Amino acid sequence: MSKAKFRLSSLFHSSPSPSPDAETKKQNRRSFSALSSSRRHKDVESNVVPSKSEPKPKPEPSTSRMIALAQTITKATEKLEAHMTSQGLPMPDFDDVDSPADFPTLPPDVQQSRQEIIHATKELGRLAHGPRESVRWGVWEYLDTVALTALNHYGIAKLVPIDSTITLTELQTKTSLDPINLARLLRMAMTNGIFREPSPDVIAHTAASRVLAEDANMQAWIGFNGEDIFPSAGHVLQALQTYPEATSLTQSGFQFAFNTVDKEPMFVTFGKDPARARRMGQSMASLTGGEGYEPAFFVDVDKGGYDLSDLDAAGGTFVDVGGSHGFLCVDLAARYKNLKFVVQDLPKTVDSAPKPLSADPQVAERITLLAHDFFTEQPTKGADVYFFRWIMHNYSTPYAVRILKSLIPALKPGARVVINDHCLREAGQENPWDEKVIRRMDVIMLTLLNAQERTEREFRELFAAASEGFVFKVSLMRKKRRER
Ligand SMILES: C[S@@+](CC[C@H](N)C(=O)[O-])C[C@H]1O[C@@H](n2cnc3c(N)ncnc32)[C@H](O)[C@@H]1O
Repeated sequence: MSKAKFRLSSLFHSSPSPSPDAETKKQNRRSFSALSSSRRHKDVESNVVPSKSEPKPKPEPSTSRMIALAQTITKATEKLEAHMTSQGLPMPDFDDVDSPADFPTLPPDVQQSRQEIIHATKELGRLAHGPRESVRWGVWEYLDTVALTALNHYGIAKLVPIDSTITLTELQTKTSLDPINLARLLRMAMTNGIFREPSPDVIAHTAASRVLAEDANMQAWIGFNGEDIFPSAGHVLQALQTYPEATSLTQSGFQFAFNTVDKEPMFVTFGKDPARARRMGQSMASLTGGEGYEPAFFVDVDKGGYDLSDLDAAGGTFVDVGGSHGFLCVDLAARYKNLKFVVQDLPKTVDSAPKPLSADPQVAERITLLAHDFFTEQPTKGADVYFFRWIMHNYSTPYAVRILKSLIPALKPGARVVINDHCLREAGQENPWDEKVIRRMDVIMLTLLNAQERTEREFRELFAAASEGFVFKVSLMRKKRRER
C-alpha cells in the first residue's frame, strides 16, 4: 500500500548511483498535456431591452481589464496600508536603508490583499507592455542575474557603508572588479532597487542591497543560483538536443556546463568541492527555513502533521529512507514512545551523523542508523512505514521507479510507503505567484538533475509503474492543509 503525502518545498540531493537499466523515452517523461489555460476577460454588458415608454438608459461604460486591475491594486494597497498604519508599521521603502526587509506576518485578509497587489501589478504591467514587448523584454531577465551574480561574487554590498554613501572612485579602490564594470553592474542592479546613486557617481545602499550585505544565506543563495544553476540553465538546450529524453543524472545542463557529461551527477561534483557544497547547503537553508519546511510540518499532528499513533500503539517500525542524520526520526521518537526507527542513508552520511543521535536515551535507543543505497534491495524487511522525504523529486521516472521497486521484496501486506514531497497542481490551479515558483523549481530540477516535480496523477503513475500491488492514497494531512 502506498500513502502519499505532499508539500511545497525544495531540496536537491545527491546520488552517485548508476543510470537506470532501461531509460525508455516513453516511461520517463511526465505527461504535461496542457499548458496553463489562458483566462479571457470579457466585459459585462447589459442585455435588458428598454420598453418604448421608458427613457433610454445611458450605456454603462464597460470596465476594461486594465482598469479593473488598477482598481484592484488601489483597493488592496489601501487595505494593506491601513493595516500597517494601524499597527504603527512602516510601508516598504527600498530607498530607506532602515526599512524592514520583510513584511511581518499579516492577518489572512491583509495577506490576501498583498498577494492581489503582486498578481495584479504583474498582469497590468504585461498588458501595458503588450504581447510583443512582453516577450521581447521578458527574455532579457537573465541580465539581472548576470549583474547580481557578479556583484555578489565580489562582495560589493559589504564594501558599501550601510548608513552613508561612498563614491564610485573610492569603491573602486576596494575591489579587484574592474572600475568600468563595477559601475555598469551596479547601475544594472539599481534598475531593480538594489543599490542607488543619490548623486552622480555616489553609491548608497537600499533596503534590498543591505540584505545582500548582511544576510549570509542570501549571499549563498545568489552564489548557488548565479554560479551553479545559471550556467547550467544556459546549457539546457544543448543537453536536450543531445539527450532529448532528459532522464540521466549525468546528462543534464549541469554536466554540459561543467564538462562532466557521462562522468558524475551534480552532487558527486559538489562532494569534491567543499566550499561549493557548503554554499549549496547554506542556500537551501535560506530557502527551507520557512513554514512548511521544518520537521514539525510532518511530525506535529495538531497542526496537520501525519498521525502515527496507530503504529505507535502496535510498537511498529518506521524506516526513513535517505533520512540523512535522522533529525526527523528524533522528533518522531520524542512524540511516539513505542515506535522503532531505522534511518538509512549513504555510508558517508551515516558515518558523519552525531552519536548518539539524541541526548535523550529513550529516544536514541529506538533509532538505528543503517548504511543503505536506496537503489538496491531494501534490507529492513517487514517494517510498517517506508518514508521518503524530499527524495523522489530528485529523480526522473526510471530512477524513481527503481527506488520503489527496490522496496518490494521487503514489503509486508499493508506496509505504507509515505512520500513527503512537492506535489504540482494541474496547470493554472495555483495563484500566479505560486504557479511561477513551482514551475521554476521544476525547471531547476530539469537543469541540474534531469529530475522533476510531479502532480498527483504523476505520482500515481509512478507507483503503478513500479507495481500493480501498490494502492495509492492521498494523505488527509494534505487535504486539511489545503482547506486552511
Ligand atoms: C534532499 S536530502 C533529504 C534528506 C532527508 N530525507 C530530509 O528530509 O531532510 C536527500 C538525502 O538522500 C541521501 N541519498 C542520496 N542518494 C542516496 C542513495 N542512493 N541511497 C540512500 N540515500 C541517498 C542523501 O545523502 C541525502 O541525505
